[in-house]
Amino acid sequence: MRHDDGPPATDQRTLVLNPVSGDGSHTDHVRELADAHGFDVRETERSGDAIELARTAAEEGADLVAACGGDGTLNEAVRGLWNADALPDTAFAVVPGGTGNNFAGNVGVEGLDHAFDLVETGEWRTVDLGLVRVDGGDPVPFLNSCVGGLTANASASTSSEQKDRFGVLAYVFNALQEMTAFDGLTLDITPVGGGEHWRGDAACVLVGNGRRFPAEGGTQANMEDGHLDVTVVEDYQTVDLAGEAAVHRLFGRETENITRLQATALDVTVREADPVTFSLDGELATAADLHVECRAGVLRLPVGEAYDPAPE
Ligand SMILES: Nc1ncnc2c1ncn2[C@@H]1O[C@H](COP(=O)(O)OP(=O)(O)OP(=O)(O)O)[C@@H](O)[C@H]1O
Repeated sequence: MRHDDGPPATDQRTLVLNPVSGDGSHTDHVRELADAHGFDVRETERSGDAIELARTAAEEGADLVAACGGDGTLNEAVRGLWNADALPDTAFAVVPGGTGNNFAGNVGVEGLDHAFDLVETGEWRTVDLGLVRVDGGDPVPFLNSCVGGLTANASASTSSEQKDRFGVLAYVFNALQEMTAFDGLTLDITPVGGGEHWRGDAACVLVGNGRRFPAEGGTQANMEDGHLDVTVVEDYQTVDLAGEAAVHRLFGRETENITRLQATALDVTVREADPVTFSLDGELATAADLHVECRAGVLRLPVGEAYDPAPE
């Protein structure tokens, strides 16, 4: 089924712009493009601003809110739309102004000009959103992935060049390399509404909405199936994590260190004395208990030609 019914008729367009994401060189050009396409531009000044700017824009009647930045900025803007209860009536658009631009890649948005072209003439689709409730708090959306079980040091030792190349996996590799002996976390993973309960020692659990973690093939997940792709990394110590081929060794079929499942919702409980670090679209926080779910058909946005509604 084609979800494309053309661009939404938008009277009020707002762009939330992070002027310092990536190397900051996008700002002037994005302002010009935004102006040419009828967007009112609101710039962030600090971390967290995109949440409030997007929320206010929706509450003031914007029917299209675009966000320009990396995954962190996109996440914040969607969080604002979610908090305003504005989805999916308020359309969203991705303008890649970050370093890795992982989510933009997953929806086929290839650059700044392309992003604005897609708003006018692209295919519009309605995709799923991940939601996570941290330690019983309010649900927080994620676009790409929620990865639990990292070490706090993983963030300090992850270079921006690594992040650019591997996205969230850069954190995962650094976290694994910092564990000297296998001191994996004891985790309980319970799919809600059926499915096999998993309990054991794991290094980390990767939950993908827009992003999946295959050994081969593309990293874009099916974002329209109402499911999250869950990958549990168990005994990774047999895996040599050095170099580019590490992704294949870690996630490859030939290794027995991976459990995969699909779920519409799951509970992840950390059976450890201390909370663990987790990443939400690349931004780090701590938690002992995560309830993760997929909210089907919540985010309406234009996608590029490379977007595949049903990847193999
Ligand atoms: N004006 C600002 N000054 C400083 N930091 C900001 C400002 N606006 C937003 N931020 C923060 O900057 C960070 C930028 O992250 P973001 O993920 O958008 O870009 P990136 O890290 O360059 O790219 P990517 O995630 O694609 O690798 C976010 O944590 C955001 O909260």
